[in-house]
Amino acid sequence: MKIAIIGTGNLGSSIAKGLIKNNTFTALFLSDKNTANVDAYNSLVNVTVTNDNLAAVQAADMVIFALQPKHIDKVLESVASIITEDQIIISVAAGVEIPRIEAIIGKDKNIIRVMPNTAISIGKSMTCIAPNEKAQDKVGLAQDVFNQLGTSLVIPEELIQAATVICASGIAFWMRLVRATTQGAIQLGFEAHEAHELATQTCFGAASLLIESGKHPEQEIDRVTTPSGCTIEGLNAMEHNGLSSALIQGIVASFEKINQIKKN
Ligand SMILES: NC(=O)C1=CN([C@@H]2O[C@H](COP(=O)(O)OP(=O)(O)OC[C@H]3O[C@@H](n4cnc5c(N)ncnc54)[C@H](O)[C@@H]3O)[C@@H](O)[C@H]2O)C=CC1
Ligand SMILES: O=C(O)[C@@H]1CCC=N1
Repeated sequence: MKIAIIGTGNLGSSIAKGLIKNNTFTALFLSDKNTANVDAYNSLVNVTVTNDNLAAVQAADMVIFALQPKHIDKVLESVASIITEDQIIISVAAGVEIPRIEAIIGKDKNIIRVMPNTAISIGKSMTCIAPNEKAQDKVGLAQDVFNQLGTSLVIPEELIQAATVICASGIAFWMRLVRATTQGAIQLGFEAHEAHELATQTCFGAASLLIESGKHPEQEIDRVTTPSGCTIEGLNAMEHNGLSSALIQGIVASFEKINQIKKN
């Protein structure tokens, strides 16, 4: 598969890095007006770094538009005339719905909204995928690509906004929880680098336990909370201070914001 990425900022360059790490293409075209993030890849076999969006789109079977919502319409307009009915057009732009893309490039094009996260750079993205009517039979091809870069789930388009909050913004939410844990560990006497290792490895262990056992978090919590012990003391103090409530309110605030972006 020949893949082009238009926009190689934070997410586009993360996708490029993941694709290169997995060698998930026959040719890769990376186009941006500022290619600084990906210039180093230009020396790789089968990778072309360019400022020419049109050339990149024309050369690819799958084109991933990784542009901010405020820029994507203009770029789509500039390449619309050369997009073919066989190409797979992917947008990762948050809040930009399929009808808005169809209005620019046509309903007769294969359009797939994909919502990965920056862990795609290390092949660990949770990626949600929603196709338009025309692209129903291309979803498998998109999953083939994104399953090599983590895990994917096909969902209805109306859930993509929610998936953006949970999976894409979610990376930032989990990072903040890790940072808070690190701050606590330093206060208890660990050096910063030790605190970081303790926090990240414990976070990794907790996620791995749930993934491998398929259990509900509360079942694993029950195995940790010794009666009258320190864990339940800590958990209850966190809940009295609104831990679960703060997370849920943050998720809902993020969702309300993305629905505003959608309307702009
Ligand atoms: N950063 C993240 O973790 C995630 C971002 N997204 C979505 O992905 C999209 C991109 O986000 P980021 O990578 O964070 O933004 P960014 O601002 O880092 O990257 C956008 C890139 O587009 C380039 N660009 C702008 N106009 C262009 C043009 N005319 N031709 C070629 N390139 C052009 C910019 O130079 C920039 O490198 C956004 O729509 C965002 O909502 C979705 C999921 C996660
Ligand atoms: O913050 C944002 O709007 C984008 C979408 C999800 C991650 N970054």
